[in-house]
Amino acid sequence: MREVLRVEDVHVVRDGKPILQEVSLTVRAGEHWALLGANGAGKSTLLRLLGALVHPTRGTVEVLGRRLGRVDLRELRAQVGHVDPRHPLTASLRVRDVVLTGLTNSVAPLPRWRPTEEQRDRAFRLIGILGLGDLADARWPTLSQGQRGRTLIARALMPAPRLLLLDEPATGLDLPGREQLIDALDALRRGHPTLATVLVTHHLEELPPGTSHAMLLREGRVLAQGPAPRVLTGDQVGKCFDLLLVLERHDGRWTVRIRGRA
Ligand SMILES: Nc1ncnc2c1ncn2[C@@H]1O[C@H](COP(=O)(O)OP(=O)(O)OP(=O)(O)O)[C@@H](O)[C@H]1O
Repeated sequence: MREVLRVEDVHVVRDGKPILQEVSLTVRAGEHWALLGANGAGKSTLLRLLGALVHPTRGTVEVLGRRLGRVDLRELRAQVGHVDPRHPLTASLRVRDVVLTGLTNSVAPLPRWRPTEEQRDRAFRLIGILGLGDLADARWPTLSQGQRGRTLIARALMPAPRLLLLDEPATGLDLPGREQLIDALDALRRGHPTLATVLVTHHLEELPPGTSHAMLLREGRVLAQGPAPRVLTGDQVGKCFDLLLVLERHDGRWTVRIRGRA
């Protein structure tokens, strides 16, 4: 399968402090990565690199075959779906209009921009896939956190990106909300077999069954990476969080039990 992301020996230093060190990663079309690590491990910083939001201090990052530093970051960014739970929208937009802003890569609709019939149809299709069919006309301030999260995923998918980045998409969701999100992500992956995703989380319980690969980050370094069944073991995830863990997988989903401190 085609490469969507290639990170080679990347270092990120901020205020003289190393935040990422010797990080390498290749993500191919159709792969679904989980990026795990304790608070401050560097997950969001790596996701921001993958989303062409920042440059590495050293090393190379290729997003959709284009090397950061050689291309216009803004243009590249528009081709990557990035779901940020801190989306700065405050206006009272309807769900369908929020989803359409994914095409203009803006928080609010641009003044003279009008979607085509085809674009409107695509927005409704995505709203349906994300389980929001009944809420297409609902307004942003009236949505629950889970409904907002799914709206933002539909928004990120509007330009048909080959890469979708999700930063802790289940934060703040109740159990039904989390399960709806996981179902929606799996439906999405089945419907778009070449889409690649990278999902940042602290909680293994939040990983969709379709998760194919995982990377464990610890203090800015890669502790383990590769196919999910090989990486997501009690031993390795335990090392990542300094805990003794028992990790089990049933019907594609993971559960964790803590046995003590490592
Ligand atoms: N611009 C910056 N300047 C200085 N330090 C920074 C900057 N951005 C991030 N850091 C530091 O880098 C480390 C990694 O941050 P990052 O947000 O990538 O971690 P994370 O794994 O996503 O954490 P969390 O799970 O808490 O969201 C943290 O110690 C953070 O304080």
